[in-house]
Amino acid sequence: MPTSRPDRAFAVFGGTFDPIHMAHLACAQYVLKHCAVREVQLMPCHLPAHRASPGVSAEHRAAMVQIAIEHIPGVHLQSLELNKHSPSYTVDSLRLLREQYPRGGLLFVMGMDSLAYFKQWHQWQNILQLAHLVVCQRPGSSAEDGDCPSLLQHYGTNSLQDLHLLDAGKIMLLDNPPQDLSATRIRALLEKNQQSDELTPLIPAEVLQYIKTERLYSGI
Ligand SMILES: Nc1ncnc2c1ncn2[C@@H]1O[C@H](COP(=O)(O)OP(=O)(O)OP(=O)(O)O)[C@@H](O)[C@H]1O
Ligand SMILES: O=C(O)c1ccc[n+]([C@@H]2O[C@H](COP(=O)([O-])O)[C@@H](O)[C@H]2O)c1
Repeated sequence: MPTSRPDRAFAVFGGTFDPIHMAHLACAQYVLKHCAVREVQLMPCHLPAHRASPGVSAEHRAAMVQIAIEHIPGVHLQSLELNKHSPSYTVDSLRLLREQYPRGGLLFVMGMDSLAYFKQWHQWQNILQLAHLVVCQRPGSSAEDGDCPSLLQHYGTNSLQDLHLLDAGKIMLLDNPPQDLSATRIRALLEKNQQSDELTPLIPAEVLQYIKTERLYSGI
């Protein structure tokens, strides 16, 4: 690992987190373990730029993130999008983070399904001037999908050193064990009032308890 940079890289993992689930946590922990970052920040969006507003408020989604990561060292909540009442464009959030951390590698974490349509993101070229992308494997998505081949041709790297010696501009695919899990599936189970044992492997127990206490998704 290069030691010449005084500002150790950190990672930001943006998501709707409606709700946060085990695959999100596995990705965050994989990045923490394999990308030599000092921390991973989970950043729930307030108003997604690209999809309908979630039925569950940003405050509740952030509370679930906080509960889920409470006992995971090195993984923290990044709340900068929560109080914004305009769409949560990633480029704006990264600009704000860069004001706080002008130097050092900044890694934006996403799943392969997100990379596949990354060229539709607001000012996507500017995102790559502010951060690297680190991309988690996700069942059902591959590096052949959508925008992935051209992005990887121009920005791809297999070198972790690149992510630390450069501040931004590279895309690295990770080799995390894929987990076939989505928040959509969890919401469907919750809405059908499924028993907890079906949800147990999918979502932290404390998050499930919060959902029940706050009656967040209809059904339970
Ligand atoms: N199972 C998974 N494996 C890898 N990446 C994932 C997985 N689930 C979500 N992600 C990534 O996490 C980020 C945030 O995703 P999000 O909060 O929308 O979860 P989701 O499960 O995809 O939700 P939904 O089903 O509501 O779309 C995205 O970059 C997405 O690609
Ligand atoms: O900035 C954009 O144009 C943009 C478009 C699509 C997604 N994003 C961000 O990507 C992250 C994952 O989004 P999602 O829908 O998979 O939860 C989340 O932080 C979103 O704000 C951002």
